[in-house]
Amino acid sequence: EQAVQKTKTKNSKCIFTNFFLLCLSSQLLHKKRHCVFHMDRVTTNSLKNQKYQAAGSVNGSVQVCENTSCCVGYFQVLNSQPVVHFLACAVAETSCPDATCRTHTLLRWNYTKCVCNTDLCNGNVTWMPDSEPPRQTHSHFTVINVAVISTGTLLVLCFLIAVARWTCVSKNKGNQQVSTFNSSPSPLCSCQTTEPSDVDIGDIELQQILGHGSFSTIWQGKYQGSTVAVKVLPAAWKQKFTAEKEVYELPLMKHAGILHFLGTGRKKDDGGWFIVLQSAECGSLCSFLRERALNWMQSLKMCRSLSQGLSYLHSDLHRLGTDMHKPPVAHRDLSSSNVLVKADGTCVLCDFGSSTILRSCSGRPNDLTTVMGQWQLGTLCYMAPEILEGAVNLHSLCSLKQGDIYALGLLLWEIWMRCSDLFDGHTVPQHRLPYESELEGNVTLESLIMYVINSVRRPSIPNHWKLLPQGSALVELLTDCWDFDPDARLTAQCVVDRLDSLGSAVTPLLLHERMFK
Ligand SMILES: Nc1ncnc2c1ncn2[C@@H]1O[C@H](COP(=O)(O)OP(=O)(O)OP(=O)(O)O)[C@@H](O)[C@H]1O
Repeated sequence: EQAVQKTKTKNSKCIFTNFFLLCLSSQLLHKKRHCVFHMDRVTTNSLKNQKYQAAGSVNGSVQVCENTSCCVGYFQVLNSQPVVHFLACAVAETSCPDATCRTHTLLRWNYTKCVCNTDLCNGNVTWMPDSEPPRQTHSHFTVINVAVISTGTLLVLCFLIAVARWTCVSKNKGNQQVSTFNSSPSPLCSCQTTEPSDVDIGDIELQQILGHGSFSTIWQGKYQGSTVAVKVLPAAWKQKFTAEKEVYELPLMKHAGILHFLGTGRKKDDGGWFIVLQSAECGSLCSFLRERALNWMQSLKMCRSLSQGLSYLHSDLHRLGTDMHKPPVAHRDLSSSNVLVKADGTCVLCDFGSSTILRSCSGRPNDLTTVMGQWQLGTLCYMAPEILEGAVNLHSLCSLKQGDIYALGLLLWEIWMRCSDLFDGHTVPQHRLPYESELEGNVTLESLIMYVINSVRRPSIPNHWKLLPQGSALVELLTDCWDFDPDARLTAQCVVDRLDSLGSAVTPLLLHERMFK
């Protein structure tokens, strides 16, 4: 009888404890996230401060988050110690699976970033540099940190984290893996390449120069009866050549939005390297837009093909029934000079010399290959804010893809700024590169940091666009691509979907009626 009584008491205690934990957890579920709020002297005077202030109400050094359950911390590592740059709530919904603010990756200029999902967790950073044994360092906010949280609450938080891990579907999930053809159950090795396609320069008839890049000369040539483009690099640029060849030779790289690759070779006379490519009849997007304006349908065709090409490049594909695998690739140097226009008016991506491939083989699941090394690359005016300020994680393909989306937003803006239907009745402005007008031609790293980061400004969108049918959707698409917060940006596939829904709704007639009657 005593034993039965004991068990009963135990059970009722257990039920009570479970009930208590459940009540507490449901209370916590509705409680808003509290984060440490702090801006250093530099950030206080910038508009970044305003942006993070808007993420929730600030009371002293604590911020109550309005939109997210994530806290962020930016630190500069000085003498192996993280020094606070700023601490706040995350601006937009992001993924923050960790309960504590841990970071191990040093970004440019010794900055590092962490995100976490418990109250005041960003006040206490765990800095574990890759090369050093893990150790814990504390910022001066430790005092106001989780010391007040009881053991019971911690248990509930653990429970919540587990629940969050299972249920959280972040906006950026589409960034991770897109398997168009179907994925096989076990990850395939993505170190495969297609058959090497060596070409003898003697088989190509070089005809005329099509263009010059920073590293190469592009020739028009005849090869096996077809007109081709031949990209010739000096012998010293072997690394750049190998980087580009490696991307083109990945399996399943054939796509309408990616320049077709025909082969590579080495010149006998001066040891130079060459890549044989499909010829894009209308040249670069930059020169194309400089020379002509477009109607709405032409501009939409360009935007669609461009976004589809990028979505394909970013995707992770396994071809059903084969062991062919195309790993995700981040372009990292998108610009209107690195997008070409074909005779049918569609765009193709080219120049993969700065790209990063996410390899998954030989027991190293997430090995990023950037043949040109782990440094910041790209064309200045297309660099995302986090790249400009050196706060991008070069070891995260997701971060690199987000940089591509920022540049994609600028490219869409560049195309639409040459769309006559969007300026019906007015002269279409001349072609301008992003920020060229705003910075009056003085596009330098310093001026871009001031404009893009400190003033949080973007290329000017004509006011009347918002009044057009679908105009708000068009403006929203641009702003969602070049959002200051990388995690809040769209995925390339999402850009394609949004463009599809814009469709042909913006017709010249409708535009004219709406704008000028
Ligand atoms: N297949 C092609 N068909 C037509 N024109 C091309 C082709 N490939 C390149 N071009 C022209 O040559 C220019 C330079 O090409 P590309 O960007 O590949 O060279 P690069 O040396 O890598 O240049 P950078 O790194 O400075 O962008 C392009 O902007 C374009 O005008």
